[in-house]
Amino acid sequence: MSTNRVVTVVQDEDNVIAEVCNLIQSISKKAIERDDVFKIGLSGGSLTKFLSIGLPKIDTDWSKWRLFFCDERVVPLESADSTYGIYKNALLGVLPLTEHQFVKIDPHLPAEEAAKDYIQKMAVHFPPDSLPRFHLLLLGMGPDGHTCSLFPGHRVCEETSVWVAPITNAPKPPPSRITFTFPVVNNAENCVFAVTGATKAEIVKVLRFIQI
Ligand SMILES: O=C1O[C@H](COP(=O)(O)O)[C@@H](O)[C@H](O)[C@H]1O
Repeated sequence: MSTNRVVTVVQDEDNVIAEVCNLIQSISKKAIERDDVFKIGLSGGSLTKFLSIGLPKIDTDWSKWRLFFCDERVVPLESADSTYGIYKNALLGVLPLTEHQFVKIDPHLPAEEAAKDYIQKMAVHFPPDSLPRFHLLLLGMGPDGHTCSLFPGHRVCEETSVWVAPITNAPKPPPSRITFTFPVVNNAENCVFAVTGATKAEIVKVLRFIQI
């Protein structure tokens, strides 16, 4: 598999949103032409704001979208920490998407059960006996370098036997989460990281020059 890393640096958040949404538009178009479906993994944090602003401006066949969560906080949907809750409030009713197009966690289950349940929900959308291959994962990054809920130094980063892992002691609140594991992230056709703000400048400098 070839790896092509492109880093785009822009002036401000508006331009980050525009760049990310251009990529989403072109990747979704190609996926729909080839596969008649677009499978995208969403992240939480600042991406919820970027996508709430940017997605309504893109041209795509929304009926072909299936939206998953690269990580999710195990909290009630009404909580301000629920990533699905944020997208639901921001996008449903604004875009022609339905609730059924989102593959969501069951927030009533403890993290371990919620992770197993999420794997089963994902399995419906991917061929059996191989790693899921998303058309696109939209990823954020914390100042500590975490993406999804894969926190550097945490043993969840070593998990390779399952698609989705629970974490109950995340160093960033809320502590209870589920997350895609590295094998799933690394198997995606496209990963787009949207990273902004001075607190992340150091980690971005480090990661830009890592050889892959
Ligand atoms: O906790 C999380 O953090 C990361 C990064 O968030 P950001 O606000 O610094 O962009 C996010 O990508 C992840 O989905 C979220 O659960």
